Amino acid sequence: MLQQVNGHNSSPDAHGRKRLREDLQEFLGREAPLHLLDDLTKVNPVTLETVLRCLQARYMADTFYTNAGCTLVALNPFKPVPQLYSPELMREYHAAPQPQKLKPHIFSVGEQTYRNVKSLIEPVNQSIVVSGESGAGKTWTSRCLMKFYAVVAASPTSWESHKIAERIEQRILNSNPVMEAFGNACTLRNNNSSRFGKFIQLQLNRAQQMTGAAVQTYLLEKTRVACQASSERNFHIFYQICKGASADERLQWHLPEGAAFSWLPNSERTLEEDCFEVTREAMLHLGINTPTQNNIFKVRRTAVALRFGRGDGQLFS
Ligand SMILES: Nc1ncnc2c1ncn2[C@@H]1O[C@H](COP(=O)(O)OP(=O)(O)OP(=O)(O)O)[C@@H](O)[C@H]1O
Repeated sequence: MLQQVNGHNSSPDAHGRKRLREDLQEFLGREAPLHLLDDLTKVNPVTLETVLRCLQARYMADTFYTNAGCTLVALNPFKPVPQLYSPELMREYHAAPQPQKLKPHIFSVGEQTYRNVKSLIEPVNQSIVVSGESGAGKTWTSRCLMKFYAVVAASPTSWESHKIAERIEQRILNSNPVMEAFGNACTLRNNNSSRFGKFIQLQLNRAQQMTGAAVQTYLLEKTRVACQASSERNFHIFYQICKGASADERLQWHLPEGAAFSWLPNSERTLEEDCFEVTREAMLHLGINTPTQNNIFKVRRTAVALRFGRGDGQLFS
């Protein structure tokens, strides 16, 4: 609710409305381009229109991050912007004397949080809340943060500890494809929508090096296994298995080539998330060996679920 505009009380009288309109016009007609406003707290008057116009101008100028005080607003570019996430840029934010003075970026949030842990005499846990509607870019942002910490929170001196740190980083990053295979699905709004909530904990030692991670998941949308809205799909893993299993595995898992399953709609759509190999490789890096993986994939319940969902309602022998 708008309470104050340029120091004037925004009472709904005619005079107040006139002043607000004038302020709005002055703001929108000013010479300084809107896309240069890197903090929404500088937008004045604060109205839905001025905030959206500012974000729109920044989006048009390929500027996808804007501060709003101590909050960062991230716009989904819906296109690859590799230069925005390069290791060089991560190091620049990490090395900056005052990262908050650099352009708004998720790395700036990551670095400030990292420094908050570092600068305290007794380390205190720090949290970053990533929120937004479906498709806004939460998963992407969390992945960026994990990659950022994998780079900045790993600079041990000895070669041996460097190798250990590298293994931990790889494991942390490899948890993403596995979690996404089992917990993400293609929806109307997002081809790779997380159908669960997660709390990711990154653990640092006293030297602020990453020593491990824990992921707690909750509220998995289990009903999706048996019931999907039209134009949506089941969890990625089912399509990965059906599309990527070898002839031997098909035999073991009772999955005939080309069989159609009513619980796996829209399987003719090919998504980059359909790659079984990526999931298997990531599981291997997480320490889940091939026999254990096979046990997971042939889990009776999975097979039974798929079989019951066969178009004609018949079970395979
Ligand atoms: N910063 C970015 N740069 C490039 N592409 C992005 C970025 N953020 C998001 N995307 C694209 O938008 C898609 C949707 O983003 P993401 O899966 O992170 O949304 P989400 O908020 O986690 O959605 P959900 O709540 O449905 O899981 C991504 O698959 C990616 O293609």
